[in-house]
Amino acid sequence: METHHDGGVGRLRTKEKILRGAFICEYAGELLTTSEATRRLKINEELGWMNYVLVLNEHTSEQKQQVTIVDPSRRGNIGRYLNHSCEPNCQIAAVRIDCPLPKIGIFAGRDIPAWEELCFHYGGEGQYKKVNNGKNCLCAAATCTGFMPNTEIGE
Ligand SMILES: C[S@@+](CC[C@H](N)C(=O)[O-])C[C@H]1O[C@@H](n2cnc3c(N)ncnc32)[C@H](O)[C@@H]1O
Repeated sequence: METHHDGGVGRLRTKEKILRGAFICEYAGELLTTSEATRRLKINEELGWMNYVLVLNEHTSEQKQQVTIVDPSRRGNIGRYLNHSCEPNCQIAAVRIDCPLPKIGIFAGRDIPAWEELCFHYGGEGQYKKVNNGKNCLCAAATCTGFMPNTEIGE
């Protein structure tokens, strides 16, 4: 599928219609330990660098939690250009193929017309804590909370 990235404002748009449920791309990047992710998040914060670290918290049936942390800032793909939206048109999901470590897949949450921006909710389904971390959300959705979800590791 063809996509277009607006360099200036940093938005990823699809050039063609995408049907609900379709696989869009992987959120590809380096797999980090929690300590390395904490270190990089601190550096990003201190230096005002854009943060690409994605934390996926999965709750298993045994009340355990698996945390997968991906950082595409050094090595990755176009998945890194999807912004957060409070009313997203994409969803992320853990995908395992012959390996306990998941890949993070980005899928269309509904039919998406050509030239619409692709975005997902950075807080994840049911994991989003409505805490104002001081970063304003610019998604402009009707139900926008006004602030970005926190990046939480291991909670
Ligand atoms: C994975 S990157 C998304 C792509 C990024 N806009 C770019 O140009 O490379 C995540 C960063 O984009 C910015 N961002 C994403 N969604 C946003 C939103 N809804 N409001 C404000 N900034 C956002 C934040 O700086 C965030 O740390």
